Amino acid sequence: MSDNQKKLQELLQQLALGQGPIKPREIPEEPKKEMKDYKFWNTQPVPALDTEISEEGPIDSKKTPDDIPDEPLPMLGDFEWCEIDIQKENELEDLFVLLNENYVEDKDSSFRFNYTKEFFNWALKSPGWRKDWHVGVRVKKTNKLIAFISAIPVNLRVRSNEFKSVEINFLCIHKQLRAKRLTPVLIKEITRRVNKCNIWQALYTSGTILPSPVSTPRYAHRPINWSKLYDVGFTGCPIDKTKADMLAYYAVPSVTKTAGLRAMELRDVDATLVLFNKYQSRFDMVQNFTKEEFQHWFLGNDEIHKVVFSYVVENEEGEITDFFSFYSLPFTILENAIHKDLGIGYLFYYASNADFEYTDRFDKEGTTALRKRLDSLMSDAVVLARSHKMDVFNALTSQENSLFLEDLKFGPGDGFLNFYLFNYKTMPITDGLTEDKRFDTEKRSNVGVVML
Ligand SMILES: CCCCCCCCCCCCCC(=O)SCCNC(=O)CCNC(=O)[C@H](O)C(C)(C)COP(=O)(O)OP(=O)(O)OC[C@H]1O[C@@H](n2cnc3c(N)ncnc32)[C@H](O)[C@@H]1OP(=O)(O)O
Repeated sequence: MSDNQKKLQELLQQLALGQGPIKPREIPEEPKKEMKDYKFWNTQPVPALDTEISEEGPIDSKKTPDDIPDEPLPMLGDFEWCEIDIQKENELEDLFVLLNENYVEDKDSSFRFNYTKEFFNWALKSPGWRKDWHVGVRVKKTNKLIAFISAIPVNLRVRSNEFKSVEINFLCIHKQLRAKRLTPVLIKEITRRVNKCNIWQALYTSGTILPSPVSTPRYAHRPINWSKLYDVGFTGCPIDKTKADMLAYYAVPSVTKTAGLRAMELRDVDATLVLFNKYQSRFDMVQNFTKEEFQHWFLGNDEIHKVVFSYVVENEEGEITDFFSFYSLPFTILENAIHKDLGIGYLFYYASNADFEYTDRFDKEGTTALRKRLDSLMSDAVVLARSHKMDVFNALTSQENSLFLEDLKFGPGDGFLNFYLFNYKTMPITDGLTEDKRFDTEKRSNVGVVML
């Protein structure tokens, strides 16, 4: 493996993207930190590792917003709290620089997430967003942004309980300020701000093991532009195969095949939301979308282009029978003579009525019907992702994804994504994986929420 290939592989592993291996392989077990060593998490309302949960619900439910301090937590000497106004060009720029240079570790800065203004308008300005939930820390003297954490409001359902919550994302600390216990301060401050709004639960994901994962699906990757992925070191060529073999194996059809498939439009929102809600009811952990949220997340607006791509299938009677979406978060490749960027597509939400006539989600016939439809829809999603310049298509083993991943040549990646709930204990939720971490086409997953 070349140095460049190795470096990219390391980087992609940190991003939980893996290198898109062709065959499942052994996953090294992460050395387990003991509960007593989680000095911060030990003090938070989260279940301890390996505790069995018999009753689901909030852990600490005694507080009211009046019990919560009005003032921010004290910040360490040379630093100060700030809010990032992403409507302002210069503040958005500060956030790009922080995340681009520190969100992923790449010593030589050869590869970077190509975060765009559009991406943040989409990810951080969903309905109900608040500027004071875009929390930064700056160096007092220089005004340099050195840390960030964000929250957006969401309505969650975990099994039969619905509650107001937030999603926490984009936690980042400048590389030179790591291991200084700044993370607990950021988390406590965002918690304070969210609690002040009478919200007591949060959903977040991380590649790191913390107390305690609710579910841990695995990443899977479907190469689209195999030769480019090979050139930049995203994937290798198995010894017993030629490049031509690989190109043939990963060839993507030139046109979509599902009859009635078209881009989703504003006029589709009502019908698609009805279909979507019905479909999502099968899962144990979902985000419930209002119409306004649905429109934001799947259609964007004038400020959001080329970030999210949504499609519907309309049958001859004019009914919306299926829907799928994916989003784009490309890499910039620096210092590569041939390739300047790597297009990365992520499967987002989808729905289909293919098995609606079966009341049992696991009915054999219903499953066959759904699998067949998802194979067709997701194969089209890959075709469309390619038309939007995506070189690889990523999905987790959450939702019903395990049904189609192998059929459509997604390879299991090295990355796993842990889902966490703050101040809410729940029994484990299936992750779409068998004991030996292969795609589980039988039990599938009960995670119906997708985090960016
Ligand atoms: C009701 C509302 C509630 C709202 C809040 C809900 C909770 C939200 C939780 C946040 C969800 C974020 C979702 C995302 O955005 S996940 C993405 C996280 N970001 C990155 O991976 C970017 C690159 N890395 C970094 O910037 C730093 O390495 C980070 C910031 C990750 C840690 O910086 P650093 O390495 O300098 O550490 P420290 O000395 O400051 O602090 C050490 C303590 O921090 C605990 N730690 C380490 N990593 C994470 C992590 N990813 N989530 C939660 N805790 C984490 C660690 O176990 C230790 O605690 P304990 O072991 O002693 O107990």
